[in-house]
Amino acid sequence: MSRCLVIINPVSGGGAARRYVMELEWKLSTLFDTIEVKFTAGDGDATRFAREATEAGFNAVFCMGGDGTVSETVNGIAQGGFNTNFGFIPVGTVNDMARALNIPRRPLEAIRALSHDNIRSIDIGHCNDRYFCNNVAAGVIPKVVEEVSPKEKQILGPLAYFLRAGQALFTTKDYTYHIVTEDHDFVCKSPLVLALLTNVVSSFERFMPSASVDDGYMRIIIFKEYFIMDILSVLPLIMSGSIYNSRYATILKVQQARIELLSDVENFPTNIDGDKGPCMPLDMKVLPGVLRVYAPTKK
Ligand SMILES: Nc1ncnc2c1ncn2[C@@H]1O[C@H](COP(=O)(O)OP(=O)(O)OP(=O)(O)O)[C@@H](O)[C@H]1O
Repeated sequence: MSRCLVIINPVSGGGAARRYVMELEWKLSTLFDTIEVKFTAGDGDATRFAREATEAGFNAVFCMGGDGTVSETVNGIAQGGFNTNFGFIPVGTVNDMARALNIPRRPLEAIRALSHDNIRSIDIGHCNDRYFCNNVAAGVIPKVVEEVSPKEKQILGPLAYFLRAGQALFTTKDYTYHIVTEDHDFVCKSPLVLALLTNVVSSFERFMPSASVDDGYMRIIIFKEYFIMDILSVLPLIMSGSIYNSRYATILKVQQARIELLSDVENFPTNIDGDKGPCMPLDMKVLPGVLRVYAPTKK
């Protein structure tokens, strides 16, 4: 008998998830014998629900929410040993994972597209004691993300992040890092270092066109000291997918990395899949193809 769990974040995307519960349940009833539905009440619930279901042998765990809910659910599945399939319906503000996996960003379309024929294996990252499916950031972006309120997201959508980023440009500074990978060992200064598993960051779908969710690598993107000053030149490069080829960033394609902060900063901001991240140093590695996801096969 096949079983699946559905985890709903009732506040994601300004409460959008509630509207699609019936449709999702109906669709899943055509794919599984039994369906259990759980609503999150706050931080950590999605992880706990997903871990318990994975350990209990559920065939699949689905979630409906934004990137935060997706990441929390993936952490639960990872803690349970990755022994279940994963699916999600994007109803958040940015929905980077849906963009990276070509999952429709209209919830009803994403629900209709769920099929046992559309499952693929993707890489997951491990950072200190957590897992990530898209990125870990240190520097400017974490500060910006932390400062965006749910109300701003609801009203402005992804624009809320851009407006905050604009403010951050005037307050940010460079930090000194020691970066060690399987192929590199160096010290550098940067306002922003990103570890990225997919091609998408903050809704920029062409950010890293050479990256894919299942290539077994992450990209470490070290923005150069002057990129903030030249932001008007940098933005078109980010939007057109050519930042990797520019003088504004150094890009390393690696399977593991240790990023240590040499600057003396208290409460240094890091971010993991859009949520508050771990303390420095960051010890990261790619776990290739460990998560089976309901998503259209590669284009
Ligand atoms: N019932 C709840 N009430 C309030 N907060 C909740 C509840 N359930 C989960 N959360 C919180 O919601 C956050 C995750 O939200 P999520 O990222 O999925 O949606 P979003 O913020 O609308 O989307 P995006 O990340 O794309 O901006 C987590 O921080 C979690 O603690």
